[in-house]
Amino acid sequence: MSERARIRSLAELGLTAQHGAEARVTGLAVDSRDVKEGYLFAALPGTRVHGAEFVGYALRMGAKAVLTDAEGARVAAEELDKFDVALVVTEDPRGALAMASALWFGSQPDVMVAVTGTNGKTSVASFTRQIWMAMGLSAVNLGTTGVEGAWDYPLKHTTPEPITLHRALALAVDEGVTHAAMEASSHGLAQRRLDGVRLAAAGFTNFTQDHLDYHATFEEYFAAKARLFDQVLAEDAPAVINMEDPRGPEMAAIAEEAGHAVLRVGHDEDYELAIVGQRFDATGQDLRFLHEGTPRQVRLGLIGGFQAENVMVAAGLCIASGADPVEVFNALPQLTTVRGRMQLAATRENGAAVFVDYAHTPDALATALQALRPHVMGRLVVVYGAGGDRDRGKRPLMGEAARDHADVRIVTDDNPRSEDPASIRAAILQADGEATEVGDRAEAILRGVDALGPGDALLIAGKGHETGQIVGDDVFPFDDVEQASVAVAALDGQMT
Ligand SMILES: CC(=O)N[C@H]1[C@@H](OP(=O)(O)OP(=O)(O)OC[C@H]2O[C@@H](n3ccc(=O)[nH]c3=O)[C@H](O)[C@@H]2O)O[C@H](CO)[C@@H](O)[C@@H]1O[C@H](C)C(=O)N[C@@H](C)C(=O)N[C@H](CCC(=O)O)C(=O)O
Ligand SMILES: Nc1ncnc2c1ncn2[C@@H]1O[C@H](COP(=O)(O)OP(=O)(O)OP(=O)(O)O)[C@@H](O)[C@H]1O
Ligand SMILES: N[C@H](CCC[C@H](N)C(=O)O)C(=O)O
Ligand SMILES: [Mg+2]
Repeated sequence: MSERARIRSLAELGLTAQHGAEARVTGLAVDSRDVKEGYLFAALPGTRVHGAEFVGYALRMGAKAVLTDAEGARVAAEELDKFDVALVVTEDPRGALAMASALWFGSQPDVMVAVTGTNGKTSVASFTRQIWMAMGLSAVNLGTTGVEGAWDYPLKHTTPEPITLHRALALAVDEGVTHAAMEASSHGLAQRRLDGVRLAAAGFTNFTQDHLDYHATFEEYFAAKARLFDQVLAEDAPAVINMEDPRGPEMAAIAEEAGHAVLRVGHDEDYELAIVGQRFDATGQDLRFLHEGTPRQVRLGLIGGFQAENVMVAAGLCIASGADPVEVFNALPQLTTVRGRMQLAATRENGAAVFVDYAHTPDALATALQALRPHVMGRLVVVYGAGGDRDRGKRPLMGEAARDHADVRIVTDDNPRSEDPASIRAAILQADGEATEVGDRAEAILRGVDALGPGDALLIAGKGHETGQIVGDDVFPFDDVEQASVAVAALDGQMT
């Protein structure tokens, strides 16, 4: 796919400029610093500043068209007057950019599904892709961990802005990818980033507190997630809903109201995919479930009861988007854990296990700890913290979750970003006063591993697959999985 060779008119991109002006554009940019000769610059209202502030710069870089809202047109009026430029003004420039990006790049995998929810998106997207691949299909998942599967490609965001998203999808098609499962973050949904994606089905995992730094209220956050079902998903496409979440039935009602068939996942025998039995052991679980009333049993090499819900949502998405249910269920024993999600990172000589998990919300931390219990005979130790420049309200709630569900707790640093790490720890310690405070994450992990006796387990929570620690503007190499091995080697005298 040669982006450079392509030139499209505004009409071909579904855009209409003021006064009937037409322009042929050579590319799209959402950041003025990315504009090149002939580009369309989308000047979007931002959280910090209106993109229209940068219209002058974009025009000097050669932009031939500007897409913005009424306020943007007002802000940039003076600059716009100085250039011969096609101006597109719409109430919803983010939505228009999403559609224009889809048309610009022109292709997306034949079968695409999306999953939203506070926790479990990456896991469900990966499981969906793994099922498709086990069925012999060329598939990828796309989100927090980049594009993975039949084709790999790095991404900076869980749901990238539409230009990056559609570039990735078109490149995937060029690589022969026919199936893609993507994560729909609440930011992505609120900012219309995936409105141009053609979805065959969409899924919902759960809804709990996170991102209240961005969304004004809990309900606004829920409404952002609901957009996937009441606005993004095409009417004839099914929704797969985890009914075990307290907000699941409400999301199912929203989906039904919007005309979608709903495939329900949960523990009630009436649901289309019903979990009716789980037996846990040190390496995974046996799962018994009903598919439209027919019983089945599979072995999952996955730790944590909630992973069965994620697996069922993934299986539901594959079925809802056209896969044969029997082929889907036959693939389940092959599923492997997603990097940094309940991942067995190291084992001590005395048999004690060290797990790394990405739990960085109160609910995820409580869920991860509770999920480990049935796999562990002894005490549960946790090393955890909270990220800086993110929802402050969740810090004491994470403290409560650890206090209530772990026997031994060590509070440490996550990614402090621009904040004072000691004050983040203090906010957590307010709720978990008996925890030990060890700011240095490597030392905290060493102390956690040192505390393990036979039958105990350690959960290192918060950073999962991340390979760096963000302190101020610096990113220092740091990998929880690696540190777990280093700590075990240091204490037991060998690498695991
Ligand atoms: C908070 C947030 O979502 N911000 C997104 C938003 O930018 P903004 O509204 O903050 O932008 P701003 O700084 O006010 O600037 C306004 C506009 O001016 C433009 N600009 C700015 C400077 C300049 O020199 N020239 C220029 O053109 C910006 O590109 C932007 O379009 O719109 C931009 C363009 O679409 C996004 O790139 C940007 O994502 C930033 C990078 C970001 O960090 N987002 C994170 C929080 C995010 O989206 N995370 C989610 C959720 C992850 C999860 O679930 O945990 C994700 O999907 O990754
Ligand atoms: N179904 C679930 N219910 C509750 N907690 C879960 C569930 N699935 C995963 N988690 C917890 O959430 C953490 C993050 O999981 P995952 O990366 O799959 O979620 P995500 O929604 O993609 O997160 P992000 O918004 O950061 O991209 C896991 O490490 C686990 O602790
Ligand atoms: N996508 C999430 C990841 C958080 C990961 C955690 N390690 C942190 O830094 O808070 C966010 O940006 O809120
Ligand atoms: Mg994710």
